[in-house]
Amino acid sequence: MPLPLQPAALQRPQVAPAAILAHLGHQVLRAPPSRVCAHFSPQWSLMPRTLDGQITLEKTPSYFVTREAPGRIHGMSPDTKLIVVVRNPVTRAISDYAQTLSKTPGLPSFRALAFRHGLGPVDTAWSAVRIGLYAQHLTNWLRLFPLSRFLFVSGERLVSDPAGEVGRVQDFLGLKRVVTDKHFYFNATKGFPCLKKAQGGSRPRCLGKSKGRPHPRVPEAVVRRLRDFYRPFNRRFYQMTGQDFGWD
Ligand SMILES: Nc1ncnc2c1ncn2[C@@H]1O[C@H](COP(=O)(O)OS(=O)(=O)O)[C@@H](OP(=O)(O)O)[C@H]1O
Repeated sequence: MPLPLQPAALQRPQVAPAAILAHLGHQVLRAPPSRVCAHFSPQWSLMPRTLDGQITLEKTPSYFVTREAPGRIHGMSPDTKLIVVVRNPVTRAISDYAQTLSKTPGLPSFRALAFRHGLGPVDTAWSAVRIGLYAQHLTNWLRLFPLSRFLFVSGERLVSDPAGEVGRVQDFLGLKRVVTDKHFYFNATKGFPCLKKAQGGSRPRCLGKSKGRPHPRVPEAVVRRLRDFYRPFNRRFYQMTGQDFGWD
C-alpha cells in the first residue's frame, strides 16, 4: 500500500501518463513501455506509446505484495526502476481498515479482524496486516532486482516534507529537480500538504477525499500488540533497505 505520490507533482513532458487498462485483478501489469506491447496479451496494446527520452510511470500499490509481479516486471524490463512508498505498518493497517469500513458498513471491529478469534495471535491472513510485512514482500523482489533499482519513500516524510521526498524521486528517476518546496503549502482544512497549483491550472490542488480521511479509534492495547508484532519485521526491513524509517 503504499501511498500516493501526488502524480501531478511529477508531470512534465518526459513523464508519460500510465494507461487505464481493463483490470483483470492482479493478472495484468498495467502500463508497460510500448516496445513490449507485441509480446503480451491484447491488454498491453491499450498502452500509450512511450517516446524516446520519456519515462512511463505506473502506480499500482498491490504489485509490491503480489507474488507474480517481480517475475512479470523483470520479464518485461529488468531495468525497471521501482519506487515503494511505505508507512508505519500499524498506521497502514488502520488506514486500510478505514478504507474498507467506508465501503462496508457493519464491518467487524479492527481488533476482531487483526487477531485470530479477536484475542489470539495476530492474523497474518488478513490483508491489512499481511501487506505491512514489508521485509517479506521485499525478499520476493530482491530475488530478481538488485537493491539499487529501488527507491523507498517514507510515507511519513511525504506528509511532513513532501518536497524533500519528491526531490529524492526526481533524482532517482534522473529528472531535473523541477518540483521544490515552493510548489507545496500546508492546507489546514485538509490537514495535509497540497500543490499550490496543478499543472496547467492556476488553482491549488489537494488529493481527493479518500486520501487523508479520519481513522477509527483503535484501543491503545491493540496498537501496542501490533507494534510489538511488526517490530522484528520492521528491523529486518531497515537492514535490507539500509534505511531506518523510525517506526519503532
Ligand atoms: N498530501 C497528501 N494528502 C492526502 N493524503 C496524503 C498526502 N500525502 C500522503 N497522504 C496519505 O495517503 C494515504 C492514502 O493513500 P492510499 O493508500 O489510499 O493510496 S493508494 O490509493 O493506495 O495509492 C492517506 O492515508 P490516510 O490518512 O490513512 O487516509 C494519507 O495519510
